Amino acid sequence: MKNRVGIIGAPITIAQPNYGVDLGPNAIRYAGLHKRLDGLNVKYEDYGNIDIKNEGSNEKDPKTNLKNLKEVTSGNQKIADKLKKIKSKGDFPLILGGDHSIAIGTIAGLYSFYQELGVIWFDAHADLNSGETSPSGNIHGMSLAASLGVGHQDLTSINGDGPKVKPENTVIIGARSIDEGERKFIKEHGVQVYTMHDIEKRGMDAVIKEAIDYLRPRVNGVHLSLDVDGIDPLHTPGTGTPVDGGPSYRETFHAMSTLYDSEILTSVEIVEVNPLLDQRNQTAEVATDMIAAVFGEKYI
Ligand SMILES: NC(=[NH2+])NCCC[C@H](N)C(=O)O
Ligand SMILES: [Mn+2]
Ligand SMILES: [Mn+2]
Repeated sequence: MKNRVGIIGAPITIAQPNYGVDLGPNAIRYAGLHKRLDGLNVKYEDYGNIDIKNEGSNEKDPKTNLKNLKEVTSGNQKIADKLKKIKSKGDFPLILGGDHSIAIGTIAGLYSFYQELGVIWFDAHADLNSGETSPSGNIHGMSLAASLGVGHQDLTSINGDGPKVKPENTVIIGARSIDEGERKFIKEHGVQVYTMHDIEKRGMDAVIKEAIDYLRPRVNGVHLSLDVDGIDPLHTPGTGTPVDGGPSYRETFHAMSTLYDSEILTSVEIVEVNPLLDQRNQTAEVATDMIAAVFGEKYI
């Protein structure tokens, strides 16, 4: 990566039901993020954490079936604005979450710079729900749909109305917990999904290379949205919605390392680290290892 990396903490926690995801950015810093980047000779500026008001409740609005819509919208508006600011300086954005709703803000901000943005969504979930389909009302399960222009207008109109990314420029990797409405969404919109079945059958190496080759000719930038629950919870127990049967640490590290080699990425975010659910900061340490891999750390 030739550009300076601009690090931003985006501590939204109220788009999911567990306290503590707002502590994720600092847990990743304490796990040694800066030292690792120093070791790779990556230049960076850490802009600290965005001031997010995490005042909300665990109640669904009966009209919309959404929890904390207003607060999640205003938090994401701030994230989009910050993204635009640091992109204007020429920085390569590295966003530390926060729950996965923050992708609405980051992708909306990136839209000002990439009208043909590619997205790699590494996740146990598809995050393709909306108020109509969500079993939980938690907006962190709706962020990819909102970025694709589907969902409540407050969420789809951050930094301009409508879709910020196209379904054909979107690849999900690691999915193994997909709701009924999300299945329909995938079929109807044609999002490229590599489930655990594909990874088991073909191997992570083939899957990540195919994803890179698929996106490269279509897009003018690629955003990696890495949900730590995408990784098997054996390695990342500190997260609110863990799902067994995910890619191992070493498969994930390999995928990140291959993404580095491809030079395809133009921004990275890592989300859903919850130190209050963790064991001795293990999840933040694994998250930091994966960030190091995506910025070029090698075994030798
Ligand atoms: N970003 C996440 N961890 N999302 C989990 C979503 C879980 C479930 N599909 C829901 O919509 O409620
Ligand atoms: Mn997610
Ligand atoms: Mn997830």
